[in-house]
Amino acid sequence: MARPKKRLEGLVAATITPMTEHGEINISVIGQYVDYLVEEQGVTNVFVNGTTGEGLSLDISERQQVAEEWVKKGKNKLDQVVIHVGALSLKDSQKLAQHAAEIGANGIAVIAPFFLKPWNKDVLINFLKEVAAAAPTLPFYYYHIPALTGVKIRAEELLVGIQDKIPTFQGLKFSDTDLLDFGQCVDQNRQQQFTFLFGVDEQLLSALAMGATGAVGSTYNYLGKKTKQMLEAFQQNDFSSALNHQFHIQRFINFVVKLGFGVSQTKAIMSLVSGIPMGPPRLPLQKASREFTDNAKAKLKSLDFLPFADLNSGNLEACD
Ligand SMILES: CC(=O)N[C@H](C=O)[C@@H](O)[C@H](O)[C@H](O)CO
Ligand SMILES: CC(=O)C(=O)O
Repeated sequence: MARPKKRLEGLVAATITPMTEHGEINISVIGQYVDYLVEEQGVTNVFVNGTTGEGLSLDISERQQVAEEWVKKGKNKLDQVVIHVGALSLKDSQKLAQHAAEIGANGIAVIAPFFLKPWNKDVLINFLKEVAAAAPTLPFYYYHIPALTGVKIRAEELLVGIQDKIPTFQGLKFSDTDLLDFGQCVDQNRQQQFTFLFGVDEQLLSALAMGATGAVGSTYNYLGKKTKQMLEAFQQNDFSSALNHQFHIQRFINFVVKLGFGVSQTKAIMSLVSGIPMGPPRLPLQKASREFTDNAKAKLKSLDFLPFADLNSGNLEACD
């Protein structure tokens, strides 16, 4: 049974796919991006080509190039590079899974197909199984994100007996706010040593209390260091400090959510904070507005989330 040498733990940054002003993928900055995550944020795991990475908006060749560059540049720097290989076409998904194995990625993850949808747990497992089988040496994660896929099959039900069908099944990336479902995934699988990665950054502390073993999220790109402080406080049973950290993070996320927050805004914020040009998103997404970026920047400053005031003011290319 394929198992990672080391379990995937702690924070995993859901990577942005950098793009040029003309909308082409810009893999030339990924080396710099790796160094930023490791050195400035202390984040050493990445989740590539997912929601934040606009994975479903890239073509197969672009997804492969991006994945390859993360593995290449992450060598000896990152602990784990997990590639999201979900697609509407089973064939595409299998191609990407096989490619992820060939390039030496540490795992693959798959969302439920979201146009013609699986209507029950068994059908979904059959789909996932066919993808997993294309990369029989790689740990497999199911990426549960019902709000975006529209596939609302409960994760807890999906996990029942899943390793009999998918021997490489390693865990779950749970991007939903249903903590009953999440808690029961953990509770019913205590013997399995599964990896439970939570994906709603503003609620991570609640999920840690429910048994999350790690977290994948967009905000760990630029709030990784801060979130690690929360994880450390939690591990030391200092719940009051952990809660203060979570509230501090929530103040920022709550602020941007009210302005309208998604992948485009994440690209703009990350360009601003890291100084690495992430570029605009691809259609159907639209660039974040200048107004959004100015407001987000002021909030980051007032919450003390910007290491150097105005250092990166030349990097607002992601805005209008
Ligand atoms: C829908 C979506 O993109 N979710 C991200 C990952 O699962 C999160 O990291 C959110 O961006 C974050 O929790 C802010 O709401
Ligand atoms: C946030 C997340 O996990 C993703 O971008 O896929």
